[in-house]
Formats: sequence, C-alpha cells, structure tokens
Amino acid sequence: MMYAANLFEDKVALVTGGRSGIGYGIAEALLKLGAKVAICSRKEAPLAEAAEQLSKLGPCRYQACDIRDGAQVERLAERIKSEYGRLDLLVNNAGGQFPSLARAISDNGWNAVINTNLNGTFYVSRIMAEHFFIPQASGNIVNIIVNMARGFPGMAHTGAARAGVENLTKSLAQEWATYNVRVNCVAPGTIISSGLHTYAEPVKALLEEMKADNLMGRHGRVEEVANAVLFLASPLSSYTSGTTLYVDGLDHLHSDRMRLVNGVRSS
Ligand SMILES: CCC/C=C/C(=O)SCCNC(=O)CCNC(=O)[C@H](O)C(C)(C)COP(=O)([O-])OP(=O)([O-])OC[C@H]1O[C@@H](n2cnc3c(N)ncnc32)[C@H](O)[C@@H]1OP(=O)([O-])[O-]
Ligand SMILES: NC(=O)C1=CN([C@@H]2O[C@H](COP(=O)(O)OP(=O)(O)OC[C@H]3O[C@@H](n4cnc5c(N)ncnc54)[C@H](OP(=O)(O)O)[C@@H]3O)[C@@H](O)[C@H]2O)C=CC1
Repeated sequence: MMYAANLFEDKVALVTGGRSGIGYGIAEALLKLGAKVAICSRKEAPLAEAAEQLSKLGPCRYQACDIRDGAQVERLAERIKSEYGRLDLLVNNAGGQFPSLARAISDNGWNAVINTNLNGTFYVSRIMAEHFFIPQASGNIVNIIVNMARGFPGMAHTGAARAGVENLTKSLAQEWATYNVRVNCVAPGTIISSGLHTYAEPVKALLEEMKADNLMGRHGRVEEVANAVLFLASPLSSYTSGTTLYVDGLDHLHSDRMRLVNGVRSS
C-alpha cells in the first residue's frame, strides 16, 4: 500500500456491491487506510459474511439493499446516519449484466441492466447527496463503470447504461461543485474478480482472447481498480471532477470487441 496509512482517517465510505470482487477490494483498501465503511448488496448472507471479514480491518457495517429500490436506499441512508453520523465517500460499484447480442436481449433483460447500472447509480447518488453531501457541503462520488469507449458489442445494454452513468457524472460534477462534491468514474477493462465467475462458456474462451488482445498482455487486478478509486477519493485528486480514469491496460484505445464477438459467433 503506497498511500499514507491515515489517508481516510475519520472518513466514512459506502461501497455498493461491497460483498464481492472489486467492491470488496475497494472496501478492504479503504479500511486499511483508516476509513469507516458500510457495504450493501441484495444478498444478505454473503453480505454479512463479507462484513465480518472486513471488520477485522476496521469498522464495517452492512445492510441488504437493492439499489434499484429508492425506499431501500433511503433506509440505508438512515442506517449510515445512525451508525456513523456522516458520509464522505460513495463508491457506486454495484452493477452487472449478462452477455448477449443486442437482438437477443428481451425488454425485461434490457430493463434489468439499465435499472441496475444507470437508475440504481442515480438513486443512490441523489439520496446520499441529499442526506449527507449537500448539507455537509462536502462529499465525493466514484462511479465504477466499464470500458465502453468504442461501444460494447456483446453487451449493448451495459454499454448504454454505463455511457449514461459517465454523462451523469459530468452533470452531477457541475451541479454539485458548489457543495464541494467531486464526482468521477473509474472504467475497468477486464478484471480478474468474482464477476467473471458468473460467465459461462463460450465467454470464458472470449476472456482468454481478450487477454491476448490486450497490449499489456494480461487482465487487470482488483487492487489496480481499488488504487484508482483511492486516488479519486482522496485529496490527491482535489482539482479533478467529472472525469473518467481507465484501468484497462489500454483497451479503450485498442481493443476490437466486434472481432472477438464474431469469433465467438462463428465458433
Ligand atoms: C469484459 C467484462 C466486462 C465486464 C465484466 C463485469 O461486469 S463482471 C460483473 C458481473 N456481475 C454481474 O453481472 C452480477 C450482477 N448481475 C445481475 O444481477 C444480472 O445480470 C442482472 C443485471 C440482469 C440483474 O438481474 P435480475 O435479478 O434483475 O434479473 P432477473 O433474473 O429478474 O431477470 C431479468 C431479465 O433479465 C434476463 N436475464 C438475466 N440474466 C440473463 C442471461 N444470462 N441471459 C439472458 N437473459 C438474462 C432475464 O431472462 C429476465 O428477462 P425475461 O426472461 O423476463 O425476458
Ligand atoms: N470484473 C470485471 O472485469 C469488470 C467489472 N466491472 C464492474 O465492476 C463492478 C463490480 O464487479 P465485480 O466485482 O467484478 O462483480 P461481482 O458480480 O462480484 O459484483 C457485483 C456486486 O454488485 C452487487 N449488486 C448487483 N446488483 C445489485 C443491486 N441491484 N443492488 C445492490 N447490489 C447489487 C452484487 O451483490 P448481490 O448479488 O448480493 O446484490 C455484487 O456484490 C460491477 O459494476 C461490474 O459490472 C466493470 C468492468 C470490468
């Protein structure tokens, strides 16, 4: 860990989807640097288990919450208020999708992905800003999106949702600058994490091809995403807002996902 050990001392952070993978890694990194943390996700049992592990590093509370349900998010805000009294950092990490060519995505499938990634991110951001950041006149939001700089063939729903989040980030960053709130995105490429376990063949084969196609010749690590979040969450980035930091080994400039999708389609 190359950041000062007390970088987030006295700071309170909420990491959505903090029970697994990238969110867990972000929560872990924040706790190691002195933050008090809250995590939420839909599934209570694994969430409780994650919070128990994370509590070995520092204060970590949890509450089951579906970010698509504003009433549940309101209850989460009340809980954070009663446990910690404030919130300094929101990491909108909860999200996901399923691989599918666009023409095979049903209306429900499309809506599930848009609701999760775009609407859920908006609800949590607005509710936490109203409860904490605006009255405190300080706050920080980091949105985990995905590299979709050249579109996202094979996952058009998430490409559209994350592009929405990236643009929302630019709007909120401007509207809330007056309240001393910064809003930024981290856009991971392919990261070795629990999220990838949810994919079946032939997507696993595709992931190997994506590794070969990457100019650094590898997938990313959870710590590399967490380190980018730490930078944007800290005063080290105090003049940076409304931006996207790619953690993707150059995929946003280079990768040809359509070629890879065609490879899967013809196999
Ligand atoms: C390169 C890598 C880059 C990115 C990596 C990562 O992000 S890793 C992170 C990866 N981690 C994650 O992605 C974790 C989080 N992801 C999730 O929880 C789900 O993917 C979710 C976002 C769809 C939400 O789920 P939910 O509970 O709201 O969904 P629900 O069950 O109520 O279904 C609603 C509709 O969606 C449809 N549908 C669902 N799955 C599939 C499928 N495989 N196939 C086809 N369709 C599917 C389902 O059929 C239904 O439509 P229908 O039949 O009524 O017309
Ligand atoms: N791994 C990768 O290569 C990449 C990942 N990403 C993004 O990074 C984020 C984390 O991914 P990763 O850790 O790999 O994958 P995971 O599947 O492990 O993490 C997704 C997390 O989000 C939670 N979640 C999903 N839907 C909701 C919801 N509606 N309300 C609350 N929580 C929810 C899940 O918990 P629960 O099921 O309990 O709700 C889970 O903890 C995601 O947004 C993902 O799309 C982006 C680029 C690449």
